[in-house]
Amino acid sequence: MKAILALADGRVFHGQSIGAVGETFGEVVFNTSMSGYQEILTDPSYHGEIVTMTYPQIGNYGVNKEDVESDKPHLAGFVVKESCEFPSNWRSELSLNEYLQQNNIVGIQGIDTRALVKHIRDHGAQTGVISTVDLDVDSLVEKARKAPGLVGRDLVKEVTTAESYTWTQGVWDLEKGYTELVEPARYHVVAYDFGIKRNILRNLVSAGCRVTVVPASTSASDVLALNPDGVFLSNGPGDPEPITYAQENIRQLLGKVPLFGICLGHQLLAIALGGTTYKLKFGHRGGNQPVQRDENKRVEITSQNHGFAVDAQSLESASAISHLNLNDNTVEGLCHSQLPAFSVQYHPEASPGPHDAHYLFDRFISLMEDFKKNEN
Ligand SMILES: NC(=O)CC[C@H](N)C(=O)O
Repeated sequence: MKAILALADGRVFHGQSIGAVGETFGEVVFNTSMSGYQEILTDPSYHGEIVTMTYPQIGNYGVNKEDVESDKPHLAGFVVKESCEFPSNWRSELSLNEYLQQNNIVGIQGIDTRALVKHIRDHGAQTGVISTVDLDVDSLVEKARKAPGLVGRDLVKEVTTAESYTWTQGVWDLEKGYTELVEPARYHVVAYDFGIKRNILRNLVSAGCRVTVVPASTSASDVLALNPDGVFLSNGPGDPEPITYAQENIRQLLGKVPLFGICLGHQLLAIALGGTTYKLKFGHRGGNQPVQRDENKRVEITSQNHGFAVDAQSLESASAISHLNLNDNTVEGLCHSQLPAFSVQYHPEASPGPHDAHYLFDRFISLMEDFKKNEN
């Protein structure tokens, strides 16, 4: 079946349908990871985005029930050069195409993804539409132009949990599968769910934490009433600026409890500290972004997925920039000089990607430990 991808600036790609039949809108972005497509599909941070994979064949190791970052795929649409029809892996249960169909995700294959990525790099990420039902190019470009962009929208409320819950699953072990929390847990962490990835929760559990996940709008006083040793600020979709309720809650928590933020959580912490964010031309999405840690000048290769960034000029001196992206010198991490709060723009939990930055979970543990000691 035919499918068309049309961008708001008029660029059009003709290909074949994969996944569900229908029409979908979103910001068209690209991810350079060679594997990990299942984790990318189920990362709630991609809500509202049509994701293009630059690796030419996607789906070759199939899909299973375990490698998921949330309960379902969240992205708005999926673009690949070639979707593999015959996956080969002992853990595979479904093909990529079947998985997309079952989860009602509209996708397109057979287009020149290199040309699409070059176009996005030159002209910027922008709204697009994939359709299998309307094949009129002019009508599709018009629809893409009229569709809402990411800026100014609260997408967090569309992906956050409705109820709080306790998380006890730890990281994956090749022999045992997912591990479980070893009781008694050393720390209690309350995690704000702005669109949280499960591998962050698993890493917290494996570091010795019992985790209570709470809805994005939970007040600071309700969080403190749970008596946490630390509060985690999660990743999540869209623009951080309109998420004012989270910024206010973070402001109230600052100094009262150790804080650790990842990605959207980092951006929200920066805003709570008086900073501002802006939209990058085409974002950082992939598993090979070089980041330099100011403390020891060491470089770590990181997993990233973000379209917005913290403006370095907007930060007060109290919130020191702890990490920088070596490709474009954008802010990749913050560390408050007096208060127990730090954050990174990238993903130490990988899933998918390298594990160079795993030490950040240990840093959160030390911060909670020191805070506890100073309190007593
Ligand atoms: N992974 C994330 O948390 C992404 C943060 C934010 N939505 C951005 O695109 O910049």
